[in-house]
Amino acid sequence: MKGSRFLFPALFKALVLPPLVVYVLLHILPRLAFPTPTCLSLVPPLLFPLGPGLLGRVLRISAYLISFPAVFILRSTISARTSSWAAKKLGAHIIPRVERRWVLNVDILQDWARSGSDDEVGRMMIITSDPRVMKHVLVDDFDNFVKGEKFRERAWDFLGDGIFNSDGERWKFHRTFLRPFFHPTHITASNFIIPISRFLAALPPRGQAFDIQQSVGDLALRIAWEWIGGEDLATDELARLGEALREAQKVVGRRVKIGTVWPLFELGKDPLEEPMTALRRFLVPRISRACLARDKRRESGESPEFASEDLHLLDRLLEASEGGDAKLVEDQLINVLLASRDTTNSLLTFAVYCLALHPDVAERVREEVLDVAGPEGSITKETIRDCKFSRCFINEVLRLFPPVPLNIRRTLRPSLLPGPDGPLYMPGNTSIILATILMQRDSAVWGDDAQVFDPDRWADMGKEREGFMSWNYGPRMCLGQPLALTVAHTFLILLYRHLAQPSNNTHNDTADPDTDVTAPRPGPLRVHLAPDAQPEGTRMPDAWRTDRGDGRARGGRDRVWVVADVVLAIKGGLWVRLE
Ligand code: HEM
Repeated sequence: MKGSRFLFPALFKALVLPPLVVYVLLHILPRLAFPTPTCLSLVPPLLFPLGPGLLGRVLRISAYLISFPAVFILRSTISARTSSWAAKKLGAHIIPRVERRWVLNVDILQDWARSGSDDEVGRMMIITSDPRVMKHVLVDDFDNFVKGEKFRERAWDFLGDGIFNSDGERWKFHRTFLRPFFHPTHITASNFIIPISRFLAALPPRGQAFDIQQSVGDLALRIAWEWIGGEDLATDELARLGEALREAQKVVGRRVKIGTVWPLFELGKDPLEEPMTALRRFLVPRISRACLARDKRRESGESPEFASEDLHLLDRLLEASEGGDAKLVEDQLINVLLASRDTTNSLLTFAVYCLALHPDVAERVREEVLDVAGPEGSITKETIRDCKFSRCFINEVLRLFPPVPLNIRRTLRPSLLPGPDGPLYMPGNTSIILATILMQRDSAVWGDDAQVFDPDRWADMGKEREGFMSWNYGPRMCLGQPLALTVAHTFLILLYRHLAQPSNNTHNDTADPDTDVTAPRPGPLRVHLAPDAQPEGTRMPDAWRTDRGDGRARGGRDRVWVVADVVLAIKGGLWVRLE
């Protein structure tokens, strides 16, 4: 049975252990302590409530029910005590604990019950937004902080043996293997001009509200496959591929949420079967065609170097894994598709949001890209390099809206984290959440204006600065950064070229006359938020508009409901109109 390696111990711990502990305490210990019936009769009945009759039964059931929170408290206390001893031995402090409303943090059980997970009960789970701790985890003690076996097992049927799903030597192999393919020499704006231009040409007419998050999601997938396979996908194929990826991701997300007992929820049917069949139906014929093309190249004596200008990631992977494993190539492709689609979607969505929210900044981006790149013509690496304000803009979008808002690692062995008053002891086999989004909005790290959108803060800063880890950090830093940045710059240039075209700014017969969107207006089109079109139930709650808010809308600065799932997104989509 899938997942049984973790399932059975977890079932034992969650369902059998708590009543067993209580049974031993109430039933066996008194017998050991008072071995003779005379002694036993001295034990007060409440300490030995297992006799026959209604009272005995009620007490037995109560003891069973109470056993779960009791063992939860016991485990928490034991783990806190053990950590505290180990920390003392090493001259370290213990990590400060969350103080909840109820004694012994029992109210955490409520959250646990809601999450449906068994993983966190009575276990230490650490969260940090301190850049020094993040650096320790991602760089200084890198080998000790892994994604972990449990994640690997839950994602195995989807991500297989890909880079996202591996640790240690296996990860090193993937990283070394893939890195050359992501080198900036293989990435130029020309790879992306056609899909982005088509996307812009298909935008709804002036004045009509539309959800750009949804359509940019399709664009991100189209771009990813264009780069991977060199093919412009037909719309229905794109939709099928997108749906399969979304569904597979949902299943893995659900498994992670449920925790170790996830196999019990999949006894009847494997929910990954359908999406994975669709994914393979898409990938396998393309891999076979690329294999045939490779063999033909070989027969004609064409060396891979000679043809390399025309090769895409898929061809390059096949060249490099010659005679190798087709399943491995398939896994790598799925991992790269997943790595690129949602993150690019998130970056482009929040870039458009920030342009709409800050017209003054948008004006500066518009002026720069049209000045540097001109109203038409090719976009070179130099063009992108010279769009300096746009780069500051993209960095600021990534700072406040990191596409991967949280990351998670697990220790193999205990580790000493840097703390304000000396090292902090972190036990082995413990998870730590790296809250990138909190760190990048923290005034202790970024100053009093940390919540303010200000691209100029990047003008005299290096690209790399402490407290900015949207691309991750250290050996496991994002491989797709050059690609994503090239896509983002190309998108901004083509967007403003598109909006500047007089033909996009003329009278539009199909627009709704009631909304007064048909009258031509002077000047270029601009992107505006369209809160009136936001679906009911997805508008940002009014309470968040004040500067006190609840901290989720950057002190009342945001106008959309930002949700941090696996990837940062906008609840209900980003509704905008061009006017
Ligand atoms: C705005 C866009 C992007 C952002 C913010 C981003 C961010 C990240 C982050 C935070 C990680 C670390 C994940 C982890 O530790 O679990 C990562 C890893 C990775 N990213 Fe990206 N990413 C972006 C786009 C892309 C694109 C377009 C590609 C590929 C075409 C890509 C390929 C990868 C790969 C292969 C890894 C795994 C690296 C490893 O484990 O060694 N990323 N990315």
